[in-house]
Amino acid sequence: MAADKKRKHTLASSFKFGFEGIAAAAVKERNVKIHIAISVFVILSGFVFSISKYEWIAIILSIGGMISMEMMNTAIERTVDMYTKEYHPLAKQAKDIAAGAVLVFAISSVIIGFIIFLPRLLAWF
Ligand SMILES: Nc1ncnc2c1ncn2[C@@H]1O[C@H](COP(=O)(O)OP(=O)(O)OP(=O)(O)O)[C@@H](O)[C@H]1O
Repeated sequence: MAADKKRKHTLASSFKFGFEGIAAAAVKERNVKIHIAISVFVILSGFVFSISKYEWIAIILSIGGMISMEMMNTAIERTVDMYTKEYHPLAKQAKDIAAGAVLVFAISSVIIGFIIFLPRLLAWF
């Protein structure tokens, strides 16, 4: 029966699979690499401008959400590609909607970045 065949994994192995996923995305996905590079820059800027605790919370949520969103987009792309290499309108919708989700999060992250850093940058010059 299907339920009997279902494999059980320990919590430790589930974490291991998760870390393997992070490593695969960080090594293979250009967009994830770009997000990691931008995140390092934003974190350094946070220290340079001594941002507040609540601003750090907004930045951490934005960075974590952005990288997670990009990884989900990659997972959807991989799943669609595994299912079909042929043109299919639903494959296009799946990929475009996933890409749109990344874009929505990216726009809100950029707005958060502007709210936090723009006044400080303006005060600097
Ligand atoms: N099987 C398919 N059927 C229909 N349209 C597709 C299919 N595969 C891809 N597309 C269209 O082509 C676009 C680009 O697809 P692709 O798989 O190269 O993703 P991408 O967004 O360029 O990926 P990456 O994030 O790796 O740059 C998709 O957003 C989608 O509109």
